[in-house]
Amino acid sequence: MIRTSQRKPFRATVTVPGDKSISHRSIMFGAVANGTTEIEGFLPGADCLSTIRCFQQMGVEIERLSETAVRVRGRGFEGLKEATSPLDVGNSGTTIRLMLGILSGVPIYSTLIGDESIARRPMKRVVDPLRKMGARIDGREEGRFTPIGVRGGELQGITYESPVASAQVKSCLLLAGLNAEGDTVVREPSQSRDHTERMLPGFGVELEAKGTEVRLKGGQTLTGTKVRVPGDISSAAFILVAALMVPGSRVTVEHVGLNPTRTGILDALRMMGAEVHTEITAHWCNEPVGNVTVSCNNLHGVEIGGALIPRLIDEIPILAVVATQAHGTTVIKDAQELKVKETNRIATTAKELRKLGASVEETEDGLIIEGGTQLSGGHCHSHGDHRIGMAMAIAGFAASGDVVVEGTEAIDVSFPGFAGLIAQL
Ligand SMILES: O=C(O)C1=C[C@@H](OP(=O)(O)O)[C@@H](O)[C@H](O)C1
Ligand SMILES: C=C(OP(=O)(O)O)C(=O)O
Repeated sequence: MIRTSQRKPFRATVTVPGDKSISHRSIMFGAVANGTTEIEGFLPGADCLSTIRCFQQMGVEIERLSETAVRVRGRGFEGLKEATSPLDVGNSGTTIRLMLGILSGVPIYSTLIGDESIARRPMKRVVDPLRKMGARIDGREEGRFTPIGVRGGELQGITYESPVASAQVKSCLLLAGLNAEGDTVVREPSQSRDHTERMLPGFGVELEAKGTEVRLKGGQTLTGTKVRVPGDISSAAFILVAALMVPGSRVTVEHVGLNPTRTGILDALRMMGAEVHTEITAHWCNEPVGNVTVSCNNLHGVEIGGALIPRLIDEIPILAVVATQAHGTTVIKDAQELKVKETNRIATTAKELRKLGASVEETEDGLIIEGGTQLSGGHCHSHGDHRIGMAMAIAGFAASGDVVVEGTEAIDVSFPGFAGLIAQL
């Protein structure tokens, strides 16, 4: 449980835990690489720990040197051994979808399971194209949902026009493509996060990425490397919004990833009238890293949609929270993907914000929020969704009474230490 209440203006400089997308990929790429991969700044969140456990079950030596330092001793794709029990991805969509790509091209049998939320999330988006490549996959409802079984084997490269802008679909197919015969090309309707394309070359993979198209040749091997993981901008978003909820506040988040495919939230906050200052100070594994400072002005409602959506997809619950404090109406559209996240985030965001007196309407593809509301105290629930739990805790920063959020153990999925950090603000 987390309890928050109205805050006095604050100034703070903080860091946030490592990027979840990059942490998952560092383990997976390291696990199928030849040689040692040393990871620094790893996110010790439940999702990334699920990824570690799955590869350990397949015989990969992975050592936690400290909370945030990990050593992976890969022995190539052929080093993956059949696990004696199902691979449990827990709550992690990234783990299951990227792993399906890897496992489709490796000659072992695997069963993949996860928690109740994973059991509701669609796998057809990766299973269909993987089958086109020749993968042998079956599962509940013909492979639409977990449990899913995959018997890896020979694959053929394909050209795939993805109907959704999804980095999980794109990355899954690229990882399968590494073991396929011929080229694999993935095109998407607008650009999703490009960490896979940025990181694979560091492991010695050659690929061509041009905007919404990525191409790679099959039959490539990976070589272990060093990875330094930046702070997660998706986690930083909660801290940045916390400052915007309390007029007169200012917060800086240091050493955070500023990859432009992830900084849609900063663009959205600027559009709303926030003062957002970014400074790139370094590049770690081909990813821009730096500091972000935000301070509060009068915010106003905006319309958010189109190509901006994939660049801030995980930040929409917290964006909805800040929209309750902006003058005028905020319309979020083209965000139907939210329905297939850990929860239906259109529904859970609206339901929880209404408990605090916000005026929020659900639409087919997003939310309409009437701003300028004095939020009240109330009892909220995460619904087992880390981002909903954190969003509601931050909503309390502008509420007239106490906001109590239940189900906050889910927050460990992506942001261990969240409660302690916000208590210090
Ligand atoms: O590739 C990744 O690391 C992720 C991609 C996104 O999902 P989709 O690919 O389903 O949009 C995002 O929501 C998720 O938190 C992490
Ligand atoms: C959607 C998310 O993650 P995943 O798809 O990996 O479960 C998230 O972290 O918000």
